[in-house]
Amino acid sequence: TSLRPRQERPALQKLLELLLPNLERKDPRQFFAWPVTDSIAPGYSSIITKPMDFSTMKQKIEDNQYRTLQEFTDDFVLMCNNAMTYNQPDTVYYKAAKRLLHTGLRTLTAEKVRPYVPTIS
Ligand SMILES: CC(=O)c1cc(-c2ccccn2)c2ncccn12
Repeated sequence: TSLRPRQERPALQKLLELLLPNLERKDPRQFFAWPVTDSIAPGYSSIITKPMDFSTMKQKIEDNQYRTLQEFTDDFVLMCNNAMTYNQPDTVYYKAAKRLLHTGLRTLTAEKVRPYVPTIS
């Protein structure tokens, strides 16, 4: 529950520290490794209101900012959807995001991952 003090969620933090590299390996060209800058993507910060990338997700894990697996999954989906919003469908970035979204969600929703998540968040 949200009343639970932060330090009492080691199981979730350890799970996320295991899941993140698994997801990052699905992005071998590291398109999603770092925040997208306006210099590499003109107008990006005007179009994408909630940017997200793997380095930010890693920092949020270390800062204990994820209370549930769902919050972590939501950031992953946001990151992929941002790329499919800014980039046109015929670009490498859009195609990489679409593939990453589907293969990543398969990992995050796998039966073997679910038992490690406490039923109460
Ligand atoms: C994720 C994304 O939208 C993205 C990553 C990159 C990117 C990521 C690493 C190196 C070079 N480009 C990018 N470049 C242009 C337009 C969009 N992007």
